[in-house]
Amino acid sequence: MVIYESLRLYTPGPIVPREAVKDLELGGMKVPKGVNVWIMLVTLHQDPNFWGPNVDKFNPERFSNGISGACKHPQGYMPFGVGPHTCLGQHFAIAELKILLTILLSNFRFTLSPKYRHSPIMSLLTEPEYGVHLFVRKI
Ligand code: HEM
Repeated sequence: MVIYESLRLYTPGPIVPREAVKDLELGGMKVPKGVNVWIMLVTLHQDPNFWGPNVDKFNPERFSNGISGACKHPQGYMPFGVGPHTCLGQHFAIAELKILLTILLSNFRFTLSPKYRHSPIMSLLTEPEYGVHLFVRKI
């Protein structure tokens, strides 16, 4: 749930691009061949119509009944993209994150340093603008 919520609020790859290979109509809008359509995952992942009013809050519990329990739209959550080009490494990535978090949290305690400034920015990837200043204590 913590991993799902982190991928929602701080989506690592915030944009999924697609190119129209022929003239088409998308949601009533004409899209000519060759036009690039950007699916803004961050916008989907922070739409209060899909997620409810507390969309800005980091709340892993929202996934307690799975993705369909957390998000009202079936395509409202796609941190690993969608369709035939969906992320090939998604299951590996989730397994890796679970193992890493387990190792880190069973060996260290983390607290935020007063230097920490919360400022996620969106470039090619979502990044912490001023880094992540933490105090790390061995347990
Ligand atoms: C938290 C970690 C990761 C996130 C959030 C992520 C996210 C994404 C996204 C959004 C796409 C584009 C999907 C689309 O266009 O619909 C993608 C593609 C891809 N990812 Fe990942 N990814 C992650 C980790 C990994 C890992 C660990 C691997 C390999 C071991 C991997 C391999 C790939 C490959 C090969 C593609 C291209 C698939 C294609 O174009 O057919 N990813 N990923």
